[in-house]
Amino acid sequence: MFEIKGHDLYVEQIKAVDLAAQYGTPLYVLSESSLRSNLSDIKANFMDKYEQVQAAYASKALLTSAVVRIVEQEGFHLDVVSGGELYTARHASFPMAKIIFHGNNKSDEELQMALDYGVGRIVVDNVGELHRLAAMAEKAGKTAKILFRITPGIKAGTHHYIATGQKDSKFGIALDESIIFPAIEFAIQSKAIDFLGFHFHIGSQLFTNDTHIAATKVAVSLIKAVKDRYQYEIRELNTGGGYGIKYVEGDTPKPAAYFTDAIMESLESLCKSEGLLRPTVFIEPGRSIVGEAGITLYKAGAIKTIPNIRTYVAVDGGMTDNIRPALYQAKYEAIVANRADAPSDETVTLCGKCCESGDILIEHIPMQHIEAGDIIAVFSTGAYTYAMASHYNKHPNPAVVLVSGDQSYEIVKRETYEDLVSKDVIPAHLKA
Ligand SMILES: Cc1ncc(COP(=O)(O)O)c(C=O)c1O
Ligand SMILES: N[C@@H](CCCC[NH3+])C(=O)O
Repeated sequence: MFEIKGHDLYVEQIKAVDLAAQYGTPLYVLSESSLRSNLSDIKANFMDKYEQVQAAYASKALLTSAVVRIVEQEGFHLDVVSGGELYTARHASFPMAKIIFHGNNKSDEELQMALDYGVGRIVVDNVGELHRLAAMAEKAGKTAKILFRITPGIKAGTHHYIATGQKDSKFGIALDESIIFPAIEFAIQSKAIDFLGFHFHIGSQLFTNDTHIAATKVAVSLIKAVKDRYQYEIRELNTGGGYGIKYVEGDTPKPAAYFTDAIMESLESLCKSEGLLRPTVFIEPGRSIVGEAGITLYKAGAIKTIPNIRTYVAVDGGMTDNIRPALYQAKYEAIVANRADAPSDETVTLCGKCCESGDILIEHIPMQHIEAGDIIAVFSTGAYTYAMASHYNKHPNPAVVLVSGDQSYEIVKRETYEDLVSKDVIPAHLKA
């Protein structure tokens, strides 16, 4: 859905430079057909392939009301992780029964919101939350459907900031007997709780399925222990997301089925050998659904050559619209969208315009010759960019544009300077 034709990079049927001219830069651009094809791939190779399975989209990767509509049309559940994400989902008329509500520190207000909205599943992250939720549900005369997020004690091979399955993690309930079993017992006995099962998410941007398989094994042992101790059948197992994507040459992403087939195969054989009913299986990828469906367009500005050292090309965005290089040393690829067919024979460092030396988007990248005013396209920026944007240095957030064939739609408007001060209040004694 991103193609070079002639001198130009196209997003579906529209030239990237035309999008930049129409909507301004920096600009997040999302290809609708690419997004839908990632969703359809999971539908065909997981949802339609196996019985009793469901897929959710992890909305933290990229959440806008239009994206919610697409995800719903494609038959997915939605993972939300805060009151704000939940509110956005409801604002876009997403069915609340298909919401999976996460969060390692849900407030009473957020739990109440989930109960009032009637969300389908609450993934309880700690024992305190379990007790608070049970009391609130009882008071409201409701039954909360829950899963426990467990920490399986599996270390995923990824940047340590996005590894979540190891024992020392802020996420999930530890599997120590003295912690997990009293919680399970409470959940089984509580009238206000319908205890469905377990959830794990071991980490993000993974290229191998071994840690998903290992975590599945841990989950099955727990399911077996619950059956043996309490004669209670676990009905659901949510195996999280984490499927890696291609950011740069050398990344080796696998299709979703590489992960889901392995999970299903190991789960089915383990359940069989343990004499357990196979629970309904959920997955909840985020990055692999939207990551490669998005690019960011910037305009090149200041170009500074330091002889014998390097050339900096500054673009009109940076760490405010993509924090990932600064936060995780994430790598990206880019081209000059209006000279896309030219040879990449100049090595530059693409930097942003924030007042930080660490505001580097891509270091030492071979690119086409760049002049001020050129449009630079950075690839694979659909996930965790707009979602993690900030206003540092009072840069307004860019617009998000959805491209469908030869049509484009501004699905999130560009922020204005007025937006930036719209929440400021000047107390009377400070007024001029
Ligand atoms: C609970 C949970 N589910 C799903 C995801 C989605 O992960 P990814 O975008 O790597 O698929 C995350 C984020 O890492 C998560 O914390
Ligand atoms: N924000 C992270 C991934 C999300 C981790 C959530 N548990 C990234 O950009 O890679």
